Amino acid sequence: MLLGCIGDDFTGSSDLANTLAKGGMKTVQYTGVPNNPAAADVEAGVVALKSRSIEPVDAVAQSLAALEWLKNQGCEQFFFKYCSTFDSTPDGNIGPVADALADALDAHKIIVCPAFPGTGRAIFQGHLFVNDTLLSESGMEHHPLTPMTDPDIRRWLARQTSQSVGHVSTSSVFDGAAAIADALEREHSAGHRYIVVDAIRDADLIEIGKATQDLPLITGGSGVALGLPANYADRLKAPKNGPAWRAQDGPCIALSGSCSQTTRSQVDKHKTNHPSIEITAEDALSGTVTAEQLSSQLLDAGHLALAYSSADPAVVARAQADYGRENVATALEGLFANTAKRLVASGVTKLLIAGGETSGAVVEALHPEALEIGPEIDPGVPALRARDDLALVLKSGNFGAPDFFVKANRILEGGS
Ligand SMILES: Nc1ncnc2c1ncn2[C@@H]1O[C@H](COP(=O)(O)OP(=O)(O)OP(=O)(O)O)[C@@H](O)[C@H]1O
Ligand SMILES: O=C(O)[C@@H](O)C(=O)CO
Repeated sequence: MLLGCIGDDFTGSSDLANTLAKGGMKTVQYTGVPNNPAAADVEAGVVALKSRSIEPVDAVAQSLAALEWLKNQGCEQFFFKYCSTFDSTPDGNIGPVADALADALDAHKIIVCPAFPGTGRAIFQGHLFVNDTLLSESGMEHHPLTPMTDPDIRRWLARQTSQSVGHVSTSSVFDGAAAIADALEREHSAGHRYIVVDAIRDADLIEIGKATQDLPLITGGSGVALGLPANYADRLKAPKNGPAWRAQDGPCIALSGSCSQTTRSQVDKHKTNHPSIEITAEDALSGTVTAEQLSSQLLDAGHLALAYSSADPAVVARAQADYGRENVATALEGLFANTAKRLVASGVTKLLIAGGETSGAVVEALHPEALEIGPEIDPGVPALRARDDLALVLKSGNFGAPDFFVKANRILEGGS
């Protein structure tokens, strides 16, 4: 294995794996830290953790265990992948995990770059934009677990680490890899261990990839991975187009715990012509709806039925105020995870999951050791094969076309 990646959630990890696979690296996504060595032909390994919203000390421990496993697979460079909207709180977990990885790798010049222009995330003057709005006005300020209320990534990261945070602006980035490398060195010499790097176009990310090829640790969104496969070009053995996707037939069910604006629109659209079941926080907490009931209702409802708890920010805020954020998340994620297990046991062969935390809970419950990366459904969302008879799609909250669920099923079935 050449490149070792640690993703702080499952959808984000499949987003990263998608980018690396498209770049020509034989890439596998692992569910947590594997117990066994990787297959010999894997060139990039992505260890998916559910560490974005857990206690910082646990996120650090899991990330260090992932790093250890990746080191044992022979990786030469390591990538800590977080969300392109920098999802974190003032306590973490990006800062604490990056600090621990940096210390373990003795890394002292570390880029911080969540940009993903393909989905509208750009960093300019150290500030993160989602399309034409600042992060803190993009809807992310209402995120149920990691409300992003400050668009200045330098300032937000500085709250999570005692290390100094510097910046490389577009004036260097636009001048290409050599200028970026010089600017990184200047910031490093000025005493900054972390360096937020502006990027507004894919071309910027390609140059950033070249400029960072000798750094032991890179941190960022999946966008940065656009530039990494080229650094290994002469050593890659994987066929450029990767193995063909084996079309998956059989029943498909969608589960959505994502409350993002994008997912809510996708849910609303899907509801107009497919069977749909809404789950409230109260349903999950009180046990009024159990996994047994929900799975049989979904199976009765049939192909492309959807169960969702996706709700607008006011509803989420009320549930969290009434019952506690953790309690609600645990109850809903547990309900979706147990429902998914029952669905698969009953013969469902395609599961579409919306939301990173929700996907993490479901995939941990299904526990496939490794996920093979298939074709891209929408930017940042690949088809995944968990088993011979089970295909998954893990959709990040903010990603996907308006008809995402229908489109995902079509692509899993071998369509376009
Ligand atoms: N109706 C609801 N009320 C309160 N909390 C909810 C509700 N529905 C979902 N949640 C919780 O909100 C969180 C949503 O996080 P999740 O990561 O699944 O989606 P997301 O943040 O939109 O996706 P991503 O992280 O990929 O951007 C989960 O913990 C989920 O259980
Ligand atoms: O970077 C993103 O936006 C996604 O890969 C993600 O991490 C969402 O959970």
